[in-house]
Amino acid sequence: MKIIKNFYLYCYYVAGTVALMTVPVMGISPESSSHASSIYNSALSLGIGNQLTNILRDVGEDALRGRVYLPQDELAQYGLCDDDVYSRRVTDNWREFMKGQINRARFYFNQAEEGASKLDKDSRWPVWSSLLLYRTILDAIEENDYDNLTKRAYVGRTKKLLMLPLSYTRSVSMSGFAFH
Ligand SMILES: CC(C)=CCC/C(C)=C/CC/C(C)=C/CC/C(C)=C/COP(=O)(O)OP(=O)(O)O
Repeated sequence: MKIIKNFYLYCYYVAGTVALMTVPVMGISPESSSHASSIYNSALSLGIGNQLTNILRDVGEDALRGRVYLPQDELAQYGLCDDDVYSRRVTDNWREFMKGQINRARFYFNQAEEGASKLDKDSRWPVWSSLLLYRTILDAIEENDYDNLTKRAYVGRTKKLLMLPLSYTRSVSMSGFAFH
């Protein structure tokens, strides 16, 4: 089996590619004056942001199955290795590692925002919803004081429901026409 060493590349293969394929399916707004490449770039960012978040949320349960999807080189930068993940102990090093990864995921979600408003009108609400909902998983990890080793970051039903009108507002208020 080929071991992919680069975390970004892994996320690109498993989610970025899917994100790129969705753009022609969802369509770009005829009102958008942006170059298509910037919209593909935003889509790619959403795929990467989602995948990173998914990996961060599932670290604990993946470890119970004997799996670590986190990159060795980035763990090592914080003095961590696979055994620290399997031990499921939340140390200061772990918290610092997680802060960096959460910032990174937020960076990709922010990049995705611009393109989400330039998709065809009918596609904007579901895309904004998935963006805002998935991003709240990062907040939930923070609220658990970065313990994603023994706790699952959980976003409650009420919060999820409240996200829907918020995403709707975002999807109609930031039209592709107004933003370049
Ligand atoms: C923003 C613009 C311009 C377009 C949108 C582009 C889209 C739709 C991007 C999303 C791409 C995507 C589907 C990414 C994968 C998301 C993800 C983390 C899936 C995880 O799947 P599982 O691993 O099956 O989930 P569970 O761990 O919950 O089972």
